[in-house]
Amino acid sequence: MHLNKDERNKEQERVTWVSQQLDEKIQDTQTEYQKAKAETQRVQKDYGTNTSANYLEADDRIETSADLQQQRSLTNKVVEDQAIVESQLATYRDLRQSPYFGRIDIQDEGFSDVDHLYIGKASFIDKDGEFLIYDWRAPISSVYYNGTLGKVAYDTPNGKQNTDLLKKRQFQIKNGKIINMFDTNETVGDELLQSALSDENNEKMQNIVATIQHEQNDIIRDTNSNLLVVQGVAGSGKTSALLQRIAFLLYHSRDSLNADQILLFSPNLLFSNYIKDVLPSLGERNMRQVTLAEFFAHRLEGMKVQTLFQRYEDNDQDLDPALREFKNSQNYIDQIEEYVKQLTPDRIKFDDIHFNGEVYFSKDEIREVYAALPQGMTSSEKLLQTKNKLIKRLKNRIHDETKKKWVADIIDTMSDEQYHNLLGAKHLNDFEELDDERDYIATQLVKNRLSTVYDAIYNDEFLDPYVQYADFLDHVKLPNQVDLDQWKQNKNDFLSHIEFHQIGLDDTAPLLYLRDRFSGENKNVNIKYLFVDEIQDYSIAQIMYLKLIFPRAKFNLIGDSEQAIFKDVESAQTLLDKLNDAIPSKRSRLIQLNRSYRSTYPITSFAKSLLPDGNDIEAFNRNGDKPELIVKDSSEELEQTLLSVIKQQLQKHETVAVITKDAASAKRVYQKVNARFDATLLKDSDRDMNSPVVVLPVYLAKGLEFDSVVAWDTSKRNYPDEHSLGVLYTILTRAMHSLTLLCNGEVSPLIPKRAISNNLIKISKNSTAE
Ligand SMILES: Nc1ncnc2c1ncn2[C@@H]1O[C@H](COP(=O)(O)OP(=O)(O)OP(=O)(O)O)[C@@H](O)[C@H]1O
Repeated sequence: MHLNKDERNKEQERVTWVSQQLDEKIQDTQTEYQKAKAETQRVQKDYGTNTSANYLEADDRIETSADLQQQRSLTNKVVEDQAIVESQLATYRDLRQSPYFGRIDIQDEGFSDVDHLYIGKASFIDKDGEFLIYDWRAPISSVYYNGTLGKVAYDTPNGKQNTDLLKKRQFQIKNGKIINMFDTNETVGDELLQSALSDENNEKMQNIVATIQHEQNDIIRDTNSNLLVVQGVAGSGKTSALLQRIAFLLYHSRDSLNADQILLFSPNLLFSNYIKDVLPSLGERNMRQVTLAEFFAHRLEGMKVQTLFQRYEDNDQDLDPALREFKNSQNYIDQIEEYVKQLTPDRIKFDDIHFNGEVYFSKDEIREVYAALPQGMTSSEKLLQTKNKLIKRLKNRIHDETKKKWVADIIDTMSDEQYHNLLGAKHLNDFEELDDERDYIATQLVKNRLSTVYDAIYNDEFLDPYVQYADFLDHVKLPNQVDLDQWKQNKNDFLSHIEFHQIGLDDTAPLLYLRDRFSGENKNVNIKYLFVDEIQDYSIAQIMYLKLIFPRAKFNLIGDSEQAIFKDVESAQTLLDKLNDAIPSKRSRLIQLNRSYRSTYPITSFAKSLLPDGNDIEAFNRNGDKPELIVKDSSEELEQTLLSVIKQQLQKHETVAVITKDAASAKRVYQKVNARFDATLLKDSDRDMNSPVVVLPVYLAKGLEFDSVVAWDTSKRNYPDEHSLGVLYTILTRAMHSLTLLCNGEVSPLIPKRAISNNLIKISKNSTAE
């Protein structure tokens, strides 16, 4: 409902008044900031002069280090104070542009007053302690997002408070001026959403704080679940809700949670970059982000781990799908779990530890130490004890080692500098006899050299996880569907890849699971919330590994089962059931989002017609042109058409993305396009898209959106059957305002006849688009 002029004037007066209060606050904060900055500079300067203290004498050094510690913590504190004031200043400046977007009038049960509360990106309190603006994450603000008018409740420190929601008003305010305002009964009226969604693509994802929808709000404000699974159709705001949720959690648990304790697995580097401004725009620090490829590479240092993209590109046709499915399944990891539990010392693949080219601790010695430990211990306890015992033995052997010839040889040929380095803080006159001095040097030398043995023990180098995993492969109980010969061949492939320090993706998580489950090591207990976006691209085995090594994290798994591009599409319920079995959690919850916001109504209507369950998808009502399918009979003609489509689209939109099925076609298309336009071919190492035209394979477009999308060659050849449904659907749903499908020859059967008969798509047979 649009409001009368009087009402609008009153609201504008309030905005102006709040803006004045903000101006004052900004001035005060600026002064405070200058002071904080001066203080930091003063301390840093002092710190600089104080620490140039005398380093020559050992005693001084100890004193200096205590001083240093004190200075350092003082510096940290002033730097932190300065950063806090700086971020407050940024918040007030931000609010000054647009102080709030919502108002609620509520009357609490048992009270006669009606409160008018205004809701914005952050709280703002005046000098008398009155809330002029409530942070969108404050408990009371939930009423704005959740409730329709009438009786509702919100959380307070004393429990639930019932209230009567009398009015809900929305604003668009720019530079202190109300542009638009209206009252509504809905969560956030369509009008505001329309306006937010009609904008052309911003290079970076925007926050959606002013227009969060009811069901998105459930995701954002969930504080109860240990396993939260979000299944949402393409463009339903899953990633947006995920980021808003992180901002919410940081606010809600600000005393016990910081951004470093939240980790997000993102699909690719372009995506990481695309979303990186959302949290800062909400006044929060970014969570940590990692891609699966980066994560595995880090966990298996020295190995070339096949990435999801490489596996997709290689698409080894010979590999039995049943075998792959098995290796990615819970059954497989459960068998590893059993294998580890039953691993007797004689079957553990120990390795010798070498020193100076000779065996220093033999595998038999290590095995003996391990085997002598009490039966009741877990493998990780035994491993720890074994390491402790080996380190003890190592220390005991230092003395013997000093008598060896190699030590004498080195000392004799040592330069003065090396000698003095080993002498360290000792003085020559600290020794009574010359021999004492030489013994000291020999001990230091041996200790230094033996650090390689120490490291080998510390880093479990006496265990060979690859050979152990190969042994496991020999003991697996194969499901009926998997062929034994294929399995043996697959094991040989694994071993020959290892020779070249390569490992396939299907073996990576299971191998890591075996290694880390056995050792109990490499866990990260610091992470409290783990988010995985595009969960449909992960295997159950990978999720089980994540659960093993992030034991304290609450899992938030977000995705769209229809956008599975690396395997066949599976239903949301199947995925949830699998997850519940694989990582049972006390409080698990599934939230589904069915409304799609990204694309225009015609685009979503067409895209959903490809899916068997497409009717569940609700298209947001935003106007636009019908998608167009242009069919040509040769690749030359198709390339020509592509150029004219791009030209046409650039007149209407700032960005055009040509999305292909794989990297090879992206490269070919790019060569044609680049001759005429300022274009970029995107690769998986890219973080930015710097040109108006981009050409990219589907997996790099994951999670992203573009004003205009051209789907390259949607022919039967490229998309022959339902195995490529996820790929084609993902491509089509990247489009915000315009979608063109180009096809050479027979059209993919995935584009259903009914889309054509129901007129969901415009077909141009042999015309060019120009
Ligand atoms: N409540 C909202 N208010 C305004 N814009 C929204 C809202 N929800 C989603 N959007 C917009 O819709 C688009 C799609 O959102 P987002 O990328 O979060 O969806 P998604 O479900 O993660 O998509 P996909 O799985 O297809 O990658 C974005 O432009 C986002 O800003």
